[in-house]
Amino acid sequence: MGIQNATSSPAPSKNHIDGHHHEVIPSSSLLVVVILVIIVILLLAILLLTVMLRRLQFSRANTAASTTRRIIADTDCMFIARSTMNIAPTSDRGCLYGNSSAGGTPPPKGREVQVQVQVFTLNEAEMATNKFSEANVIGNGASGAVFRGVLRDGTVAAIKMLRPHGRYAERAFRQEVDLLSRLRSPFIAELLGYCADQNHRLLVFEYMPNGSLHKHLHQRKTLNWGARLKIALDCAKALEYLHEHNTPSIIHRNFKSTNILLDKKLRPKLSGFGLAKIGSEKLNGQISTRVLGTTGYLAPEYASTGKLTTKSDVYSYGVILLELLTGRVPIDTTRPPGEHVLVSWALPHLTNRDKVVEMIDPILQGQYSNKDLIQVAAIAAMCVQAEADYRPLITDVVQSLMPLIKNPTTNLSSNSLRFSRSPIPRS
Ligand SMILES: Nc1ncnc2c1ncn2[C@@H]1O[C@H](COP(=O)(O)OP(=O)(O)OP(=O)(O)O)[C@@H](O)[C@H]1O
Repeated sequence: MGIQNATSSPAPSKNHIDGHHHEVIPSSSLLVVVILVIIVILLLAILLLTVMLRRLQFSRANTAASTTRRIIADTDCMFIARSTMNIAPTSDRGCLYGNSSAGGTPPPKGREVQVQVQVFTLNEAEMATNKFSEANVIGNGASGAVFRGVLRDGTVAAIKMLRPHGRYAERAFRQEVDLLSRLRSPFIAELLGYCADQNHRLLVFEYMPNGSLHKHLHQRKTLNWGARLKIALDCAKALEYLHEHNTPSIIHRNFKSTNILLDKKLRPKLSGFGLAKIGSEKLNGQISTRVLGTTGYLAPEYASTGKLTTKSDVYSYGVILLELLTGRVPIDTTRPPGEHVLVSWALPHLTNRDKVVEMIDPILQGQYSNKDLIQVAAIAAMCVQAEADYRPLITDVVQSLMPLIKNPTTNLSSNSLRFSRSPIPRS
């Protein structure tokens, strides 16, 4: 029957070729299949792209973190080395570290302070400074221009745009961000945030409306004796905080009058931490390093051998004291021979009671007592001694200056009062 049926079946159609049987597929079904295949391929491609992008981001983040670790190793920085930060370019405003510490509290020895530092985009910095307009330039340092800017929340800030000098600039930038993110003192200009967008490196600081000590001493020439003494004391406290309240000590390495900024009450804060170094816990805190800094402020042993200690900062501090006393810049080749280098010219005057009055800034006439002048001159003389070991500790300088300040109430919150040591003997 079946055979019959088979033989009686109609003649093979055009779909029966070489004995193979093919179903008829309607063209609409074929279209659906093709579309489905295309959709699957597209989905797979999107998935693959997402995975690849994620991997790329992850490897960038790792590179940034490992660069920071390399820099930390380069700076012999045990203090910093307890954590790393990631400065991968980002468009997020965020925070590197957890809780903000109360302003003015020094970090307890051996413990890390965690401070909020904002991350800004280039766009935000451009908006704050009106696209870095000339009109907003408030300073021009060796490492770049500084702009006044208003941040989104209304805060006025000083935005330092670092020149793209290559590897060293990158290192200084990361060092400054990493260090300042951990330091809080009323005597240090606060880092509000940074921007590492594409090739741009910006540091965002609290704005110091009175500019630098350099400008006040050598251009405006308006600071009176009382203001200069307070500035001298607060600058010593800034160094005391770095040297004595951090373990290992931090050596500023670029202590100079353009890095001392004045707030609206002419109280100073230290800035310019791009060259700062962490002292070694061995070798009396001494480290050997490249000689960097500013001519006229460099301690002689550091300038000639590269051996750096906290006493190098004490020498630079002595030069600042001389600037405050005399109103002269550290190097001035327009002066008569023998007076070009402030330290060499001033030293013989400093220890001579009759001569010391001759070197004082003429605009200070009648503002100081001879007793106070002799005391400050004696401190300056000790700080700029050629022999580093004979220079005082900065904490001793703080203790010696404190009794000279007529209105000490504003200094009651200082570190020095809480970490006092015996003063150096009065001369
Ligand atoms: N936070 C700030 N507030 C107000 N003015 C500032 C601030 N930071 C810097 N300036 C001004 O910009 C000038 C240059 O600052 P910068 O930090 O570049 O100092 P510099 O010591 O001249 O350079 P560098 O540190 O690169 O050697 C300062 O002398 C000061 O007048």
